[in-house]
Amino acid sequence: MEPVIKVNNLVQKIGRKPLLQGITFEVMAGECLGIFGTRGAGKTSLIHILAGVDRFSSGQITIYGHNIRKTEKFKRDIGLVTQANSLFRDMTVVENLDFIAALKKAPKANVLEMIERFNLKEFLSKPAAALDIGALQRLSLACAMLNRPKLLLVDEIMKDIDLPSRNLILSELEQFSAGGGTCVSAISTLTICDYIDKVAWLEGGTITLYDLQEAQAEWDRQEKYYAEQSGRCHA
Ligand SMILES: Nc1ncnc2c1ncn2[C@@H]1O[C@H](COP(=O)(O)OP(=O)(O)OP(=O)(O)O)[C@@H](O)[C@H]1O
Repeated sequence: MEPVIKVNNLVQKIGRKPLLQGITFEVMAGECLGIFGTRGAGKTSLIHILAGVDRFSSGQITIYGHNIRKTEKFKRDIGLVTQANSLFRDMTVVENLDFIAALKKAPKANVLEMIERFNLKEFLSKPAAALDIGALQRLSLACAMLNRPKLLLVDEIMKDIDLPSRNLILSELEQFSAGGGTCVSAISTLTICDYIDKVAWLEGGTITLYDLQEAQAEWDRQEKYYAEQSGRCHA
């Protein structure tokens, strides 16, 4: 089976500074890849590159067999949730859903379905800017899913949200994968990520691939190491 995403020797420079230094990975259909890294590691940049929003310095990326430098066709199959919210903040919840559905040529029935699934009924006439972060992220994912994408690219969707929103989003992402959907999700913690199959640990511009348990074990190891180091410093 061909991978949905193939990234080969991807380099991204910000000015002269290398941010991604030749990274290579693949994501198969139905798989969810977590891109893990600390602040400024380059997670958002990688998501934006995969979505075809940002250009990249060198390397090859194919999505559904399309070289993303040469065509925009792959964008029809993508749902994108950006970190700064992929929404019109001065428009109401229902205006966002209706307008984004129109852009994506999604039928009205999908709008009604997303309102139900993401528990948005009570907020329909509220401007997106007035929503709390949990409702805002539910709306962001609802809008990303309006076109029934095959590939979801999501940036830090779980950060700072309330428990019910977190559970709802987790369950949606799990159902998406179970239905054969492919996902790439930028994450800055390895605690709330049951929906992730493997982790691309982004550090110093390169990635190491782990399964989720290995990544969590590596995190624990590093945490212990730094705790011991700081203990020694205080001694
Ligand atoms: N267009 C740009 N112009 C200048 N600097 C940029 C640009 N895009 C990214 N950067 C820089 O590249 C680095 C990586 O940013 P990026 O947002 O991709 O990291 P991140 O891992 O998502 O971090 P965070 O967890 O803070 O969101 C940061 O230092 C950022 O300031």
